[in-house]
Amino acid sequence: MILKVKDGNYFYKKAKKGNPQKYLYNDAINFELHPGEILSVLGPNGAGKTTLLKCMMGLLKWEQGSTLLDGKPLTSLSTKEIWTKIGYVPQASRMTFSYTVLELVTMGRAIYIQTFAQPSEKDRMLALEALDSVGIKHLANELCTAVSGGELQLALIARTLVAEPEILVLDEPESHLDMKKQQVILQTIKRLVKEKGLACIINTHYANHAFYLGDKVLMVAKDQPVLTGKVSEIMTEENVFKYFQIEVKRLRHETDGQVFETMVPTYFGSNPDQ
Ligand SMILES: Nc1ncnc2c1ncn2[C@@H]1O[C@H](COP(=O)(O)OP(=O)(O)OP(=O)(O)O)[C@@H](O)[C@H]1O
Repeated sequence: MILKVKDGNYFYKKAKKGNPQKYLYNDAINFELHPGEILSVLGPNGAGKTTLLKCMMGLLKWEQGSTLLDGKPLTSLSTKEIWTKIGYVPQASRMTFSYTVLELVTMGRAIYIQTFAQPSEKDRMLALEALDSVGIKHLANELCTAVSGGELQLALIARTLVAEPEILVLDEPESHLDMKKQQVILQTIKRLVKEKGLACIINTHYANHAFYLGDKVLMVAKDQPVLTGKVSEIMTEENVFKYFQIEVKRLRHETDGQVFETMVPTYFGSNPDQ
């Protein structure tokens, strides 16, 4: 499935009358995502990353431009058609409903379950498999209100995977996670994208994660052009300075045939033992 955003732009209607409407993005959003590709969206707080995902999936209506799935405008598809193709993991929020983790994940199968029917044994097994793939099968019978924010985030990712989407959309999935769980999430995303040929778009605040996930980056910031392209081309010291007002060093390290690229803010350039 090919996901394409063509000339997309949006503005929130301000409550105050007489305010001129200003588009959120300095210029229109354009990108194309193929099976097996990952696009990381980077930008400072408030740059419009979540809004971009919402417009792209039709949760908000583009003021200009459109989203196309395999060449068909999203607006011509039914809600069911859209949500069998797209799996969305929104930013983490605390649950107030007392479902177990397994029940929450099984709900991800809802699009395949007839109205008023109960989930089948197959649905339950798929939910357990998805929990296993994100490393929290042991929490299946815990209440969502009783697990940590990071564990809940993993459960929400499992819930999306269980619906077998072709396009995976994740809004800051690593926020609230400890370093090990961040690794689990990133490795899981990368593995699923490559094994199942998913297309994936992910909002992140971590430059290093964009390097790890690879493929493409879209960078947005207020009053700056929208940048899209290969990670290696977009993730430059100059661009990060322009878009985040922070000086960084891009470092490359090679060991045992593996290449590591990362960005370190120069303000970290001190020796902690001195
Ligand atoms: N419902 C809304 N009504 C009016 N303005 C909004 C609304 N939601 C977001 N905005 C504004 O639109 C801009 C973009 O918000 P958005 O949440 O897309 O940014 P973001 O890049 O995802 O931020 P963050 O990194 O902090 O999650 C912000 O200035 C925000 O205040």
